Amino acid sequence: MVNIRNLWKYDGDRPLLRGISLSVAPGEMLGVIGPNGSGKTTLVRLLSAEENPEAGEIRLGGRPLTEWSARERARQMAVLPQEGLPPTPFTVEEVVSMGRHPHRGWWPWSGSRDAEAVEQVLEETGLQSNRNRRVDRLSGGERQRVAIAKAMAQQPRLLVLDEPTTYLDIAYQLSVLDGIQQWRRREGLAVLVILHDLNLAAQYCDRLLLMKEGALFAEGTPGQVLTPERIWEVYGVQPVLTEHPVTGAPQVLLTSGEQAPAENRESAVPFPL
Ligand SMILES: Nc1ncnc2c1ncn2[C@@H]1O[C@H](COP(=O)(O)OP(=O)(O)OP(=O)(O)O)[C@@H](O)[C@H]1O
Repeated sequence: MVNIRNLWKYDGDRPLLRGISLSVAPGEMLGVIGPNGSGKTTLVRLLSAEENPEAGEIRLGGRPLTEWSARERARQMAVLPQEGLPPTPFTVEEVVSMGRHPHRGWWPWSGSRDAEAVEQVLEETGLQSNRNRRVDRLSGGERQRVAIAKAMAQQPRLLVLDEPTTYLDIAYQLSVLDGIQQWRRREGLAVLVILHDLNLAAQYCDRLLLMKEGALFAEGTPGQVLTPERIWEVYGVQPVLTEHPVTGAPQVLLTSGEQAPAENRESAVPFPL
């Protein structure tokens, strides 16, 4: 669905992305992980055509991203930025309806088709009872659910999410990721998701891409990528790796820096910063 080849992005002469290549197939969920400042959001900004790379190419559905109009692109790809939905005074239903914008035509029957699509999404996301509530009166978790519902109404083939679970409690984290999981299985949606939580990334993603200083450090299944050595090299922490007793996914357990072996402490991120 999306193919990225040898992508470079600079801020002046400082490289923010160094030759990133990746692809996400229909029905696949690719997790992008890496420490703060490693270039994950920069990658999303290029993918959403908010900024252009200095070198390299992004192809969406086989065609260069630069050849798609904004409206055509929005029918293929929905992007949920790190900030999530702004707290607008619009109602839940109005915001979800905005997701239909790229599909709206001027012929008379398109309106009823849009209304049906919105109704279905409100039902699937359990937002029917909240449809008349103003988005700026919702909690962060509720707002994130509306953001996902709006993206669903957009009916994209690729969904790009920048840290969708960061401010959510554990129930909302599962609800958002389970919802996306069902959606991609049902529709063959391709998903690229940035996650800081390595355990959630290991549970939900087919493949992980680990970034360090703007470059691709490792790529593979969660079991291949999440090794104690790599986590040490990239994050500077000494984890204990275990297996989830139910799903078998690798799980990363952290001990405090005090408990890390003494020989490793020097290169760990110091505190105070
Ligand atoms: N608009 C910008 N102009 C110039 N440099 C930027 C800009 N945005 C981010 N950067 C720099 O690019 C690098 C990568 O930032 P980016 O936000 O992509 O990292 P990230 O991996 O998403 O981090 P985080 O996990 O903290 O969100 C950082 O060094 C950052 O300071």
